[in-house]
Amino acid sequence: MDIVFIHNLTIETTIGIHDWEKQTRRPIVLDLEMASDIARAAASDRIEDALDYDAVTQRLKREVGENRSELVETLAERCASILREEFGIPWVRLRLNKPGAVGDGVDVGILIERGDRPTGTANH
Ligand SMILES: Nc1nc2c(c(=O)[nH]1)N=C([C@H](O)[C@@H](O)CO)CN2
Repeated sequence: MDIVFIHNLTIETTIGIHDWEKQTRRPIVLDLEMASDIARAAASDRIEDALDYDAVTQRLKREVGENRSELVETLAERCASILREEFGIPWVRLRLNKPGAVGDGVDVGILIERGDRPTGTANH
């Protein structure tokens, strides 16, 4: 099993526990590793046989950009559920960074894995 990745996907959203955070938008940054057997796509050279990272990107931009949350945990779980339920991805590692949340230049957030990591998945 192979990995399709999307790194540094920056999306503006409304996220936070404080009232002032609920009045503004700020960027969050997603790093995704998604298990995908690329053999069929590599053999056919057809996007229909691939995990289309553009489709994943557009879907997450819509979900994150059009909704609000308080905790990074909530948003991370929602994104992981979309990947597994709508795109049929068996395993995903998702890092959600809320840059600057505790101070300039400091990264904070959450790293979750969902699903059963298939054996032989490329280390990443
Ligand atoms: N585990 C978490 N801790 C905190 C979160 C969060 O989403 N998960 N959020 C905040 C505030 O919104 C902070 O980001 C801004 O002051 C604090 N702790």
